[in-house]
Amino acid sequence: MNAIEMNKVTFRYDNGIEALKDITLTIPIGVKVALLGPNGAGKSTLLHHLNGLKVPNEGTISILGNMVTKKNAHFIREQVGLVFQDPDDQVFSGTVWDDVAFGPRNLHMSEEDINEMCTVALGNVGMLEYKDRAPYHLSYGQKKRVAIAGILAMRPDIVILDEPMAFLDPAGQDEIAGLLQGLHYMGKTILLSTHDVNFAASWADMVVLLKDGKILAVGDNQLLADEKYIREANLHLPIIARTFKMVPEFSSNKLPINEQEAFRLLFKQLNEKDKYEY
Ligand SMILES: Nc1ncnc2c1ncn2[C@@H]1O[C@H](COP(=O)(O)OP(=O)(O)OP(=O)(O)O)[C@@H](O)[C@H]1O
Repeated sequence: MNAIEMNKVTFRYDNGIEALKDITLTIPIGVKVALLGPNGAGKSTLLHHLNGLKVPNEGTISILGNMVTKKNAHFIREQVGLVFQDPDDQVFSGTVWDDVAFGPRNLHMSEEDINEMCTVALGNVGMLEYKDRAPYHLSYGQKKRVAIAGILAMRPDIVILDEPMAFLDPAGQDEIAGLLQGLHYMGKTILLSTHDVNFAASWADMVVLLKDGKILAVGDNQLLADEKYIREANLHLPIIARTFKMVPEFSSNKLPINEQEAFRLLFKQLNEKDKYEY
């Protein structure tokens, strides 16, 4: 069984724009997936299909072995939590607490369970002390964290985030990255869209490149060092790959795409140099 299976999915908006064209994609359980592509590639449209918010015109989607249909939308939303790109589309209650409790209350959980889930979820995103505040008065980054807490409180197995780092300051981005790592250790499958190749290169196990509603390529994070695809997807190489490309000794090798890979490559190079000298 896989976390997500999309089979020949096509989706058209009412104005006739075909935003997804024949998408076939399999995402195994527990992986960290980054979806990248130019503006208008169809990333948000694709993510909105995964919790039944949008339904394909053609093709099928299954989540943890269950076909997504209008009838089982409730069940699918328990399995898949979707964090929208703009927290103002998601955070609307009078207090932070009520906002995070909204989902669990809809699932008719007991007050005791709701208390526990909201406390843990708000603690996870570092927002427990804001629980009585009005979301309206929070900063963008704080609202984003409340939106994530609202999803975590439902304890979904699959967490989908549409550009979770957008408009966050660097420290806020690091916090979200840490939170995502924590979710990964909890065994969740995570799929997010991003324009940040450096983050995707250091975080993702699996990279999906989308362009004009079609899948351009799927692979591990080393895909982000493939200049052909990078150019086609309007991206640029991760900064470490660009740096190593400038060094003649490394430029013809497989380029490292993150700090770990760079360290491994340098270490190997140093060892080989030692062998030669002694
Ligand atoms: N509500 C809508 N009605 C009609 N067309 C839409 C609608 N939302 C998106 N589109 C169109 O569908 C295509 C895919 O848009 P989508 O928002 O999914 O792209 P994206 O990859 O998420 O872009 P970005 O990186 O800018 O967020 C675009 O051509 C867009 O103009």
